[in-house]
Amino acid sequence: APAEQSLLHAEDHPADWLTHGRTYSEQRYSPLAQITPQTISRLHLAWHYDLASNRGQEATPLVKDGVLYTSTAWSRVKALDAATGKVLWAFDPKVDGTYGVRGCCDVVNRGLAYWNGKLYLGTFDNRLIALDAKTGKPVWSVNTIPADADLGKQKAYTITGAPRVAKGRVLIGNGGAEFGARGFLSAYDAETGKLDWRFFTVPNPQNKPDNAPSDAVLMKTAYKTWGAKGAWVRQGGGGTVWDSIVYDPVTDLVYFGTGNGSPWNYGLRSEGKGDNLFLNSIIAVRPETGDYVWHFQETPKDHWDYTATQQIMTLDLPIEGQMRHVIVHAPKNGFFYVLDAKTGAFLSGKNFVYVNWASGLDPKTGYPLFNPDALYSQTGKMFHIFPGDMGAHGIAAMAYSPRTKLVYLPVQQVPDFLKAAKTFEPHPDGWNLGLDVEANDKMPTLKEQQDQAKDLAGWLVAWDPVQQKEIWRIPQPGPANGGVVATAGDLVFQGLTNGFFHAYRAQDGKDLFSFDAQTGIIASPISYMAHGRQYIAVLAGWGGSYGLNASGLARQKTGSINRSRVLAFALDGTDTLPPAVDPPTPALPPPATFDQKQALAGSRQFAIYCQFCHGANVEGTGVLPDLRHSAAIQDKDAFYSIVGEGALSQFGMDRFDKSMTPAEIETLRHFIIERAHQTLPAQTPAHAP
Ligand SMILES: O=C(O)c1cc(C(=O)O)c2c(n1)C(=O)C(=O)c1cc(C(=O)O)[nH]c1-2
Ligand SMILES: [Ca+2]
Repeated sequence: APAEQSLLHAEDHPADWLTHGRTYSEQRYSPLAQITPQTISRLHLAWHYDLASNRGQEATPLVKDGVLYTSTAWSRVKALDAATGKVLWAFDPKVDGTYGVRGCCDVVNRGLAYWNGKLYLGTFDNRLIALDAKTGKPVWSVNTIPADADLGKQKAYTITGAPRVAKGRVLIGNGGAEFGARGFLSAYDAETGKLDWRFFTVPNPQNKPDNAPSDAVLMKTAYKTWGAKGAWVRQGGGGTVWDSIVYDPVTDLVYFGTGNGSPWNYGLRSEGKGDNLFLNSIIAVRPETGDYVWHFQETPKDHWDYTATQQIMTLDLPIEGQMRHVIVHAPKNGFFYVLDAKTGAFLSGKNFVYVNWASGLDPKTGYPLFNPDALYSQTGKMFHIFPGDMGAHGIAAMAYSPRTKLVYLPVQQVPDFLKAAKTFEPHPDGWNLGLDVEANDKMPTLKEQQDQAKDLAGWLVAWDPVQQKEIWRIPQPGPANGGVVATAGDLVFQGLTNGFFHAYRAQDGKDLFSFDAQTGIIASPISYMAHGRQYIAVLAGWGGSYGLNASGLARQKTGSINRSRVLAFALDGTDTLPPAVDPPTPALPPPATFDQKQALAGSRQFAIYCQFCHGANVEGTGVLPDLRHSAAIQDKDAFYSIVGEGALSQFGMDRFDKSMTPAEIETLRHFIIERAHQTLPAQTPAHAP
């Protein structure tokens, strides 16, 4: 089919960006070379397009025949003239605002797929929608969640990832393992939207068949790694396929990465059996049938949210004198893996950042050599873990240049403190990790926070995947930076959370270009050609997991206000951004009083239901309202109408009267007032709304 040919030969369309990682190999390398270290002094903003949203922007746009297609926060879609930024059409799937709380990490969307005149969009409320690429009109729409998945209470599915298309099938998974979810990957007929197959990543809780291609391997191999009881039976086990899905025409296999266990704590999750299949794994299946071919589990005994969902890239590399077709993978756990793409065999693995949960990998099998202290459900003690749950590498795409033979990898350090709960108490509409939430009762002092902040770091690392060795690293102002694109102009482009967009020389990382985007950048750039000019485009807009739940630690002097835009750069560009006007300095905390006992009780409710969006310890990061400044905390009824009854639900603030009693909701108010009194005077000034 012609559609198939165009994606198989995406390499031969240097002007376009036809699929999420540009080609099926997902190397994110553009063969365009107008912009080089020699010409870069002429690089300027060519156009910008303002997005009507103040939530995190993570999409990688697609470009075909002079049109740039992108998804945005809240699963909206824009088609823009790639040379001018003029809007051609827009589509809004109208996701209900109350869905906002069902995702762990902001209402983001990472991109679209294109195939045969249609675009494919996964929505935050789990629809897969085919749009006519010319008009933006829906062609078909399906609900991707099976009928027996209990939505909204114990389990909470969302789609944030980009679909991929292979052999006439649209492939999509979902997120939700922090709440409770059973992961799967579904394949739909690209023309009709009919479900073709669905591969579940963890067993059926009764070890029954699901009438799915995963049945045999789950019942025979995977089930015994879980145990019959354990919290997974109720929670779904996790293993969500929330980001990377790749079709490899060389092996004719589909690879996808699976997420963490649900709940995190395997002592409670699976009766202390930790090597639960297929959590934190790469799985290979046949594109036509979904039949299982191989798997490789990167993080057995997952306790740490060490998802293997990060970008899967295929490469041909000389290994011990022989060319091998391999998968290279840098998951959250901090190790860089090289696997044989056809068999999944472990070829090598090396840590690319400081890790303290394992001392290395078994050189034959790749099985981690665990630090026993990291197995916190077994020790019963708090563990200060590197990397933390954000991972050493998160949603930011990496890129490979065949010219330098290096992988350019956005690396971060955000350590975490983890302590196991003794019993599992699921909270509908809350995160359900099996962790000791009471550890949050003791608020960190300013000094403790400053000590913690010293460990926060981000780097761009150039990694030699053959030698498994770092060639250079550029320190950056902090973690959670955007992804990268590498070009034949020997440049690597990347936006940072502090709101600046950079170009680095591919050979040595020399910083050659910097642009003030006025907001943190967490998305991954692309390069394309329109009317004979090379463009670099990126979505700007602070948010995502770090942007929502990392507390005041994530706030920066620049970048921590969301100004969502599409930015496109070209040689001799003449556009400029309007001056950034910061919101007025927020009012001082209201003179409200609080009761210490109620505040303590409220701290627990806050840790369960609120902190992941509004920031730990009620310290906002700049994306969502900082509740310490909220006028509503002065009035019991006003507060209840928002938190209990959903007065702000259309903006993404769900109602919680089914999760908490009115008395519990009132304890939250006391806690927030207490935090307002105790933290605001001391905190470093930042651009928080
Ligand atoms: O376990 C899951 O189902 C799941 C889903 C998602 C998501 O869909 O965004 C993230 C994560 N986990 C996660 O662990 C994580 O660090 C993360 C970061 C982000 C983001 O968009 O910034 N999403 C997610
Ligand atoms: Ca997760």
